[in-house]
Amino acid sequence: MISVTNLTVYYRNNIALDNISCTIKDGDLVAIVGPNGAGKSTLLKVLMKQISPMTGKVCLGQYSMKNIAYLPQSTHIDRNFPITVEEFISSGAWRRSSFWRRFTQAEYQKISQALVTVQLSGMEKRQISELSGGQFQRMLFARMLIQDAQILLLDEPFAAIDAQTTEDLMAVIRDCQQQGKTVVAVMHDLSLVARYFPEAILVATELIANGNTKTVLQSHHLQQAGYQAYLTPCFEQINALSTPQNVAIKPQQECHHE
Ligand SMILES: Nc1ncnc2c1ncn2[C@@H]1O[C@H](COP(=O)(O)OP(=O)(O)OP(=O)(O)O)[C@@H](O)[C@H]1O
Repeated sequence: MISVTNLTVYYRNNIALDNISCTIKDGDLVAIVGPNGAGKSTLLKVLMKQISPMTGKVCLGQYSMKNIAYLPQSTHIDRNFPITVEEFISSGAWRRSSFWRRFTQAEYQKISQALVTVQLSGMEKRQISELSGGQFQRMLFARMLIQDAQILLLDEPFAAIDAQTTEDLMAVIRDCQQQGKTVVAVMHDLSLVARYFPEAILVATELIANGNTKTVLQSHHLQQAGYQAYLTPCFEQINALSTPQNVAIKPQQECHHE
């Protein structure tokens, strides 16, 4: 279990997270939600120890940092860097290999399998600068997959990508959870959260609510977090919009809230 206790984070004089406490059980699929500037990415960065809190602590339970894989926001990566898709994905295996050691056949097989999973087979020799936005995101997922990590932290994995890529990559996430991995994703699209994430953490510098998504996404919580009611439907409205007759998804892919 990941436990976050009394976490407070400042950037110089500005508070980003104020006394946050929550827990994430092993094997959970959790969305971190909240309006712009709420501290979602900061929380993720503290979980992966990229940022040190002013007070409070994070405990990874039975796991350590080497069990964490991180999928950054794609806008934080230089897409013009001269590197092939295969080379980029192989950087996910750096803990098992090193820059000067040749990759084993098993590593190449892992990369090849990851490319199949994200539907990028045949693109291994392409330069990353030649990929579309959706293909680039699929490649980031492939790099995350070959890390073989038990905890996956994803920062806005579906920002600015098309519906088909979102559905495909959401299926990859759900497969990871079914393999027993813990998945924590910063999400903006609350309808995706309602459909696919059984657990959620709602932050607005402070913790507003966490636990079962149906409870977390109640309208009074969303308003307390600073969402405009007319722009943000609550869980019941989202769920009504997401019934199979209105949305082209397979019913068995949805998560069923208690
Ligand atoms: N490197 C930084 N230096 C100073 N302030 C920062 C830094 N990074 C984030 N902040 C501030 O901390 C607060 C939380 O930022 P964070 O990126 O965690 O929010 P977020 O919820 O992920 O936002 P968004 O949804 O807009 O991406 C914001 O007010 C932001 O301006």
